Amino acid sequence: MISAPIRSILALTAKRTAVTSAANQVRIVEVGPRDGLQNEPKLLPAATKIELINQLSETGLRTIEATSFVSAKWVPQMGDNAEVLKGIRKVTGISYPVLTPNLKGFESALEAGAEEVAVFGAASDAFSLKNVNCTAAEAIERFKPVLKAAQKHGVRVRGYVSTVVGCPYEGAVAPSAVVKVVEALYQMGCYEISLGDTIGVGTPGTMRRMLDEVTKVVPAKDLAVHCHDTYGQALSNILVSLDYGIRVVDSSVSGLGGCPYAKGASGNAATEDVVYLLHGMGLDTGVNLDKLIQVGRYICTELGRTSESKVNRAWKGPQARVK
Ligand SMILES: CC(C)(COP(=O)([O-])OP(=O)([O-])OC[C@H]1O[C@@H](n2cnc3c(N)ncnc32)[C@H](O)[C@@H]1OP(=O)([O-])[O-])[C@@H](O)C(=O)NCCC(=O)NCCSC(=O)C[C@@](C)(O)CC(=O)[O-]
Repeated sequence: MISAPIRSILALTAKRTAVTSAANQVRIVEVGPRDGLQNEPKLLPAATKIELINQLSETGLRTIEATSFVSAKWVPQMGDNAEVLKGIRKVTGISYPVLTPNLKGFESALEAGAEEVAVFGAASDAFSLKNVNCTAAEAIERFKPVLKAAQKHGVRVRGYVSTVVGCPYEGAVAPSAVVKVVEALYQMGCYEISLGDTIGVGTPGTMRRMLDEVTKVVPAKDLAVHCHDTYGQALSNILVSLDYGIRVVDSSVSGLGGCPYAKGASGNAATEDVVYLLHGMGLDTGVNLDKLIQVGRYICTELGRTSESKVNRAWKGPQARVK
């Protein structure tokens, strides 16, 4: 029989272990099939996108953004959204969110079987106007009916905020502008807010100034970072976000990606590089890096391009990694 004091010590130890293990776990949101492909000029067949998502589902990733229900006139590559979402093999325990800019997009996504969606706002009006044809504040108004309908249908909603440190049209973005949109999306009911450095201009300095303010209104546990790598700062910026307690990182297999309405922006942080970094730090992502490398090579072959992931290009198998 275990005495009461020992029981309480064991309970405390278990609690500490739980806290430690949560702090050691990072969830990767794989955005390759959506963000990674939306900017590709050559239209890929839906079957290739489905194969990509099915392969990603075998790597240990728990969130794979599948497509977006936007206008095909605006983003032709996403015109096969329903076919892709209906065609993938959905694995239990994996979420396949899709982007929905308005109620029309939400209704189409629901019809195609979406169980999680994401609304996407921006901290700068100029980018918002180019991206979704309305100001940042008007975009928030469009999200209200989406959140209401999502709640009715038990669909989870993630919120994106783009241009959190810089805008391709307005330049530097003030943290106060970011806070306004982050707060609005969070209060509206988004379960997680992803902070997008859309054009990859952020540095650890500008990320810190932004995160200092944002973490005052939303706890780090409900934040994610979405870092493009245009200026080669994505991994450094992700490291900074870990310091703030953020444990959700968006990335794209082989560093594919970019927003069609943010000219010059390169791809996201490559998932292979992010996983290599995190595992090297002793953090757990649940991702099998070797399998992920093969998926990166598959999609790069299909696109006829070289991987943007340095880890993928260097990879000679798990045994070759320097401990
Ligand atoms: C938002 C709209 C639709 C507004 O576009 P609009 O032209 O202002 O819309 P509208 O309401 O005036 O309607 C015009 C037409 O679009 C149709 N329409 C209206 N809504 C939809 C819909 N959901 N799906 C399909 N069709 C739609 C609507 O039915 C109508 O059709 P018509 O009568 O002319 O035949 C448009 O601007 C659009 O599709 N933009 C695409 C934006 C986009 O996908 N950008 C890339 C993703 S965001 C991103 O990459 C950043 C992120 C998330 O990764 C984070 C980061 O890096 O920062």
